Amino acid sequence: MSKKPVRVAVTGAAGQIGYALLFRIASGEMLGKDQPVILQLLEIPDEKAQNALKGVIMELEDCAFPLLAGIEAHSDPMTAFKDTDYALLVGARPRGPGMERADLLAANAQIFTAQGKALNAVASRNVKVLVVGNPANTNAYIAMKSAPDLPAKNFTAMLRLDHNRAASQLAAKANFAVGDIKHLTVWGNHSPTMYADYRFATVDGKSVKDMINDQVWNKDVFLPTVGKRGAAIIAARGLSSAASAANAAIDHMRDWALGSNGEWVTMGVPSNGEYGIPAGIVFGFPVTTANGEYKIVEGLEIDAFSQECIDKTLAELQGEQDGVKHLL
Ligand SMILES: NC(=O)c1ccc[n+]([C@@H]2O[C@H](COP(=O)([O-])OP(=O)(O)OC[C@H]3O[C@@H](n4cnc5c(N)ncnc54)[C@H](O)[C@@H]3O)[C@@H](O)[C@H]2O)c1
Ligand SMILES: O=C(O)C[C@H](O)C(=O)O
Repeated sequence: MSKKPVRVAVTGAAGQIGYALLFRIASGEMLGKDQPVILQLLEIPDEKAQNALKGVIMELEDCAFPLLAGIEAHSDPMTAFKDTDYALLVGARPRGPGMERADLLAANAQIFTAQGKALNAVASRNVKVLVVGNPANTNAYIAMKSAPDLPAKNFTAMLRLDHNRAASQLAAKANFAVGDIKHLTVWGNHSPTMYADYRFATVDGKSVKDMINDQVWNKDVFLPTVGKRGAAIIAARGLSSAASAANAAIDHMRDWALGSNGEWVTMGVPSNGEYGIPAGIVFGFPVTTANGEYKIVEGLEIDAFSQECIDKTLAELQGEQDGVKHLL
């Protein structure tokens, strides 16, 4: 018997990440090749954006995806999130000319309080939320705080792009197949302060740290390369990463929904106090996933250099989250 369709809401659906994301969700790459989906697409109530969304929907129809059980276009989160099982919050206000970080935080605080409230009011009580729109961790925190009737643990931020970028850099450096790396993680904020940590990573049971054995490369090449990869892509493409971001969103949601088979993946999730991160801060952690739940990997040793990196990214996040407190 075929499965009942699930509802997947995507905001910013006519944007560049949306364009790289929707077709893959509709083809079953996110939730499985046997799982029908209904797409609930949200764009701003602006003629140009709504027209662009219509065009994307025409293309989705023209793919004749067997798993696509319905497509809806919305301009209001209160209708877009109705009964939704999965919500990918991609649409966000980009930084404009002359805009300070605080202005960006405030503009996004409005979007993510409204969307958090709408999820709280109308989404499935088990909705799984992934925030992609930047600043992703703080936007997830805002949405979570605005949805007090939903489990806080269901609000997550995307660190998977950083995780995948780190895996790829390590594979190139130590000459192994990128798919073979295990036990890699990225701590903290989706920003240049994130701390990609390969101290526990292995390939075929061998330590990646031992294979590389170069702390200067770690500090001066690897961490800045991964941390500033988004900016490097903007400089090269004239546009921010979209296909790789969409791919990371698919990886994040697929692993959360279908399980990581014991493997570590990185998710930005609200802390319960693990590793000294204050409760409620949405922080990148190593997690394993099974049966639709994630579990933070606990008990890892944090050496002095790692602690310094974790403290730095935490301080940045606390600054962001303090900056929006009065708006929540
Ligand atoms: N977490 C990550 O790893 C990561 C990676 C890449 C990009 N991003 C971020 O993802 C976001 C989207 O990137 P993009 O390249 O698709 O941008 P884009 O500008 O191409 O598209 C964003 C879309 O969101 C829409 N939008 C804006 N506010 C909205 C709202 N309140 N409700 C619904 N839709 C809204 C816009 O109309 C636009 O169509 C940006 O904030 C970007 O910085 C995050
Ligand atoms: O860096 C950016 O502004 C875009 C995105 O967050 C990225 O990491 O590619």
